[in-house]
Amino acid sequence: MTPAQDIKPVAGLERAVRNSWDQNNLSNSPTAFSLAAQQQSLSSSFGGSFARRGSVAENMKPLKPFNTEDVKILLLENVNKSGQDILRKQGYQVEALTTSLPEDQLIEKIRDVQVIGIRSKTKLTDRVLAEAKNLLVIGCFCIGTNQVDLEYAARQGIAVFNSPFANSRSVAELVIAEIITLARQLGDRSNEMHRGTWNKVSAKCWEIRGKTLGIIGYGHIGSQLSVLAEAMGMKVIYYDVVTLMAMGTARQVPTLNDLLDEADFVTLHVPDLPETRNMMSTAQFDKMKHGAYLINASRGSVVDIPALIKAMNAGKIAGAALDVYPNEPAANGDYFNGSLNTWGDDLRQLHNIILTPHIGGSTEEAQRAIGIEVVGEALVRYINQGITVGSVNMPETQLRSLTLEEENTARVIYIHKNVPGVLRKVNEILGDHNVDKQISDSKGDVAYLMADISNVQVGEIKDLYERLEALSSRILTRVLY
Ligand SMILES: NC(=O)C1=CN([C@@H]2O[C@H](COP(=O)(O)OP(=O)(O)OC[C@H]3O[C@@H](n4cnc5c(N)ncnc54)[C@H](O)[C@@H]3O)[C@@H](O)[C@H]2O)C=CC1
Ligand SMILES: O=C(O)CCC(=O)C(=O)O
Repeated sequence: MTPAQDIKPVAGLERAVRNSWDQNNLSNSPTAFSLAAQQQSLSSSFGGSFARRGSVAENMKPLKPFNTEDVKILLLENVNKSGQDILRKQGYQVEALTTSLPEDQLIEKIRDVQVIGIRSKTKLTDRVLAEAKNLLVIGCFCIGTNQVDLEYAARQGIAVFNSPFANSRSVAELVIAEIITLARQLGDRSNEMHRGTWNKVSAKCWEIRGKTLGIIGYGHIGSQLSVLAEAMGMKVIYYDVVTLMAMGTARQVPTLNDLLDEADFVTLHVPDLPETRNMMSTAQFDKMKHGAYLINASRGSVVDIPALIKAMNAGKIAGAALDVYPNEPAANGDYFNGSLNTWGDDLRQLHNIILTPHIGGSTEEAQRAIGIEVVGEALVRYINQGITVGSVNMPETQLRSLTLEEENTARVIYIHKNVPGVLRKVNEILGDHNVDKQISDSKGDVAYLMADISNVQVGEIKDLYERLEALSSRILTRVLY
């Protein structure tokens, strides 16, 4: 398709289709084929999970919605270079910062970008997202998405993607290390040696063989941990709100109390939900075995930390490992003190407690895999093709890729309110062309429609776009070609 030189971008449409019909047709761009090439290389180096999200047609026509150099991407919290490299190869403008940002600075920056990449610290609240007028998509370079107001984002037409399991193994390995470290009081012994004290003791130091590990939340991380723990001779029980297949000889128990009654080590692997807030508090610590241990590498909201401090001071809990906290600093530095969390100083005084700065998923392997997965499988495909498979807040939709032969075919993406009568009106507009294929799905208040329409001349795209935008149901319109 040769773009009409006379059609100019319409002011204020940046978030939707800016440059869809602009003069630099991206099919002619030097990076035009890089997506296909990138995806092919990803599918061989990262085969399993890429295949899960769809395969790449060899003859795929690159659909690029913008002049690539106009796409602005802000990456916060030290997103791995693997992801940054893919984005830069696409030709996008990428600004990568190592830290999160305070809300006022975040608002300033987010106004300008089409894509933002974050990890667990950046809070994308409704207040922040209301200012994100150009934003199309959010990439969470982690598992948890509780830091984003997912429903608000969807109602603004902003898709959110994460990496559902690329760091699970790293978390599971950390927990294994912590179980032995707690059982042998290694943190205390090491601290003493650093202070010059030789303290050779065996009292209340244990092997982990034959002990019972209680896993709360038997999802990706919990089940991976189950396998590792059994391999080291532990008995594994787990509690989950869903009935799940046991790995090895692990056993699901019907209630949380059943787990607390039996487990020598209790470890939490649940998401941050209203039901999981403070799910370990005074009553639960009372229920645990005397001298049991607690590990939390899920979210800081899940454990009532003042109650834990009391239980440890009373000798009920013999040790704990915490990787996550209700308040976590936005950057590295001397911030973990009483002014960040009121109980911070009391926590640091305890014996046999391992405190780590939210590093469960912080390994080279995990961060590299997350970078590739979120960028290659989610962000680039969403920006360039509108595919929502893997999105955590939009209905998951996919159309097979257009081929190079389908020259005058455009892909229309229409994100709209999920109300009656929309499809009829949209199809009246699309019906002036040949609708080759179409898919529509909804999630809550928001619906997502994708249609490939053929025999479209570039001069017609603007009209098509404006008619879709004029519908009262419209949240966001994009036309890719
Ligand atoms: N410390 C770190 O660096 C990391 C922390 N995480 C945290 O770990 C959490 C778990 O991760 P995954 O295993 O990948 O999640 P997942 O979604 O695979 O598994 C979570 C499990 O918890 C269960 N669950 C939900 N509510 C529950 C409740 N009230 N009681 C019992 N079980 C409940 C679910 O049914 C599910 O089986 C994430 O949501 C994230 O917050 C994840 C990665 C790294
Ligand atoms: O590595 C991070 O920044 C966050 C890890 C995490 O908590 C997650 O993946 O949910």
